[in-house]
Parts: sequence; C-alpha cells; structure tokens
Amino acid sequence: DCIIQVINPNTSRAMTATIADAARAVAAPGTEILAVCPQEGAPSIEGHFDEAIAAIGVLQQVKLGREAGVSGHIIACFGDPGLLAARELASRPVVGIAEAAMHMATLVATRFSIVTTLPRTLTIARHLLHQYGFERHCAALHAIDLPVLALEDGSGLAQQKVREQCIEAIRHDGSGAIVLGCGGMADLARELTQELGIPVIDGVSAAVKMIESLHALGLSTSKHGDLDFPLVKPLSGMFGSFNG
Ligand SMILES: NC(=O)NC1=NC(=O)NC1=O
Repeated sequence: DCIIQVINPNTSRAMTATIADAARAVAAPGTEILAVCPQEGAPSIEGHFDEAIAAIGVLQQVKLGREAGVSGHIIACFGDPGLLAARELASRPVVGIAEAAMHMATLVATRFSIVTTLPRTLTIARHLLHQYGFERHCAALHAIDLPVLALEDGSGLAQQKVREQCIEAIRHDGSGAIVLGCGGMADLARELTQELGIPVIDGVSAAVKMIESLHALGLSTSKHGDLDFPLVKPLSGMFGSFNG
C-alpha cells in the first residue's frame, strides 16, 4: 500500500480540500491520501517572501510525515517551496506540483504553456523552468491576474479567467499542452481538457501518480550526496522542533 502526504504549503483549509479532492480523484485503490497544511504561515503564496515563510511549514509537515511513515510527500504549491530542503529531510520521495506537471507535459507535447495566478508569480515559474531544465519546452506563460484565494471565493471568476487564458494559449502560443500553475486550479484540468481539446495538466494529480510510480519502482530520495539528511547541529528557538 501507498500512503501519500499531500502538503498544501498555504494555510487555506478550503484550498487544502480542493487539493485533497484532486489527489483522491486519481489515487490508485491501494493509495491513501493524507492532506495537510501548516498550522501557521501564509494564507496564500504569491511571491518569494511568501515562499520563504511557507518552506518552514513544508519542512515541519515533511518531518511529521516521515515520522508517520508515509510513502512519499507532495508539495502542492506551484512554486514548489522548500523542495530540495524537504528532500534532505525526507526518507521517501518528495515531488512538487510544478515539476510534476512540467514533466507530464513534456511526455505529451513538444511545448507547453503555463497559466498561473498573479503576474508576479510568472517569475517564480520562470525560475523553476530554468532550475528543472524545461525552459526550451515552455512556449509561453500567462497570468489570470487574480490572487490565489480568488480560486476559493465561490464566484467562479478565477475559474473563468483560467479558461480564458487557456483559450489565449491555444490561439497564440503554438504549444500542445497547458500546465495549470496553482494548486487551487487542480479541480479544473479534466473539464478544460475535454472542453478545449488539449491536454490541460494539473500538478497535484500528476504528482500523485509520480509518487505511486516511484513507490512501485522502489525508488526514493537519494541519500548519496547533497540530498542526504541535514547535518546534525543544535537548532535554536522556533527551529528546535527539527532537532533529533
Ligand atoms: N503560482 C501560484 O499560484 N502558486 C500558489 N500559491 C499558493 O498559495 N498555492 C499555489 O499553488
């Protein structure tokens, strides 16, 4: 059996539920989804500062998941905050939804577009494309110019903007697939794929299947080299909970 800890790095319970539903919708029969979010931190993650704050919460949850014996961890925010630090801390695999969605997109299309939230998160997506080596695979990036939590306000406006930006991408980008650039968009992929006739990829579901694959292959985070467990040292103050 496979137990996957899905971490929403922001503290929005509504978005955690959206993410959990998307993960459970594709989980294999033997897979259990444990959806969590930090007790404290940022209600949404929309820039470098938010990501730095969120990374601590991600690491706290990864430590709890490791102690609970989960089979793998998913960082369900499109900035993949704390990904490499989480891999040092984890015994099992850690996958971010941005890298998962990007990898999946390269398997079904030669180039993909990204649709994300605020314009300032476009730079974060570009940093990840560079970090993961996908720059030449990404034809263009779009922002709906609404804050992350607009996806949870029940108005449907953000969802409509995502659809509009997907149509723009189809018309102008010459790409064969679209990557949804926010954990809160996870519930939109299947319907948009059917309606628009192009693979629209959500990173939450992609990451669930990647963790299941890694689990089935007996692959886990390498502890040979820079992703080995952190060096042991006395961490003070709020970081004391990471000791031992
Ligand atoms: N690009 C984004 O919208 N990133 C995100 N911020 C969040 O709080 N969740 C995300 O996925």
